[in-house]
Amino acid sequence: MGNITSWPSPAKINLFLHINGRRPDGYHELQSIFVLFDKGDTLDITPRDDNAITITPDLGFPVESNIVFKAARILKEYTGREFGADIHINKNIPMGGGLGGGSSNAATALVALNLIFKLGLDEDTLATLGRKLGADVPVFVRGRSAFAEGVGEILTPVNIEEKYYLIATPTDTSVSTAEIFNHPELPRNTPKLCPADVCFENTRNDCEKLVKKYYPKVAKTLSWLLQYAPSRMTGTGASCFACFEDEKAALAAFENIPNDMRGFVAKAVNVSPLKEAADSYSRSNQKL
Ligand SMILES: C[C@@](CO)(OP(=O)(O)O)[C@H](O)COP(=O)(O)OP(=O)(O)OC[C@H]1O[C@@H](n2ccc(N)nc2=O)[C@H](O)[C@@H]1O
Ligand SMILES: Nc1ncnc2c1ncn2[C@@H]1O[C@H](COP(=O)(O)OP(=O)(O)O)[C@@H](O)[C@H]1O
Repeated sequence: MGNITSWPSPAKINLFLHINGRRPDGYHELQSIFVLFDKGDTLDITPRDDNAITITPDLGFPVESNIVFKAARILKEYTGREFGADIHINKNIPMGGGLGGGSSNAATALVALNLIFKLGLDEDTLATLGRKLGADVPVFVRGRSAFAEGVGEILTPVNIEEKYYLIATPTDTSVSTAEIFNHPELPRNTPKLCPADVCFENTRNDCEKLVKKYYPKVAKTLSWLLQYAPSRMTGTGASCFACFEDEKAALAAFENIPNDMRGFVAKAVNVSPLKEAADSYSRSNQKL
């Protein structure tokens, strides 16, 4: 048994989400700003003496469907290397909430296993492997808040304001990304914006109106947040966020969160805690 290490797996929001069109493969062309946070889940990784990958806790679906398991498998297939690890996911990010929890867990597994087992893959390779697991995985692999285009994989780091966000998710509400993207009422023709022209006021989330219509709890969550600060839905929902200049105001609003919502306050960061942890791990191993 090797040493256990704990790796951050932060949440994200989409500051805005514009859908510009649909590609022949069914995926949507979009523009977005991914804002990464200072907190989210963590993955505890303990190397094993054999080649098995175990995942705990039970998240309600088979281990083989866990995107972390898929990340370990894709690394083994690509490198032809064998390794084993017990991976424990400390899950805080609501699942199916538009906060990228699964994608972030997958990115953390790719980055951490690559370092722990000295697989020698560079960031571009890890991002390409991540893209095969999900559209949102590359931004977490790269670990920088970014302007996104294409299907979300063309990423340009942007300097975001490191403000505080209150994220609220209606309980017992999970919105399927595939359901929203395949919905006939989804608007798909927002003109492309020049990145320099993007600000919160001249953008929106193109999925918001549709999700509010079919998920009234999302509409209620957004109305509650809007009492306190500029607010919007993230991704394809169900979570919504409100943006505050200071942490105190965000925490004060959080105190009043209704019983049918759960939430947390997080700081937006330009460089993710995963990237900080990976850089620090690499530096300390170079010294050995
Ligand atoms: C649109 C976003 C914005 O962040 O939504 P959220 O999942 O965060 O809510 C993401 O890019 C989602 O990324 P992710 O959740 O990784 O999506 P995937 O697993 O790759 O795709 C799920 C399904 O969504 C649709 N899909 C996804 C991304 C995209 N650009 N166009 C699509 O049409 C496809 O039908 C696909 O089968
Ligand atoms: N490690 C994981 N964490 C969260 N969800 C996972 C994980 N592995 C697979 N999934 C599946 O991915 C779905 C989307 O999860 P998530 O990434 O949290 O939401 P979203 O894409 O809305 O941000 C979940 O409902 C679950 O079925």
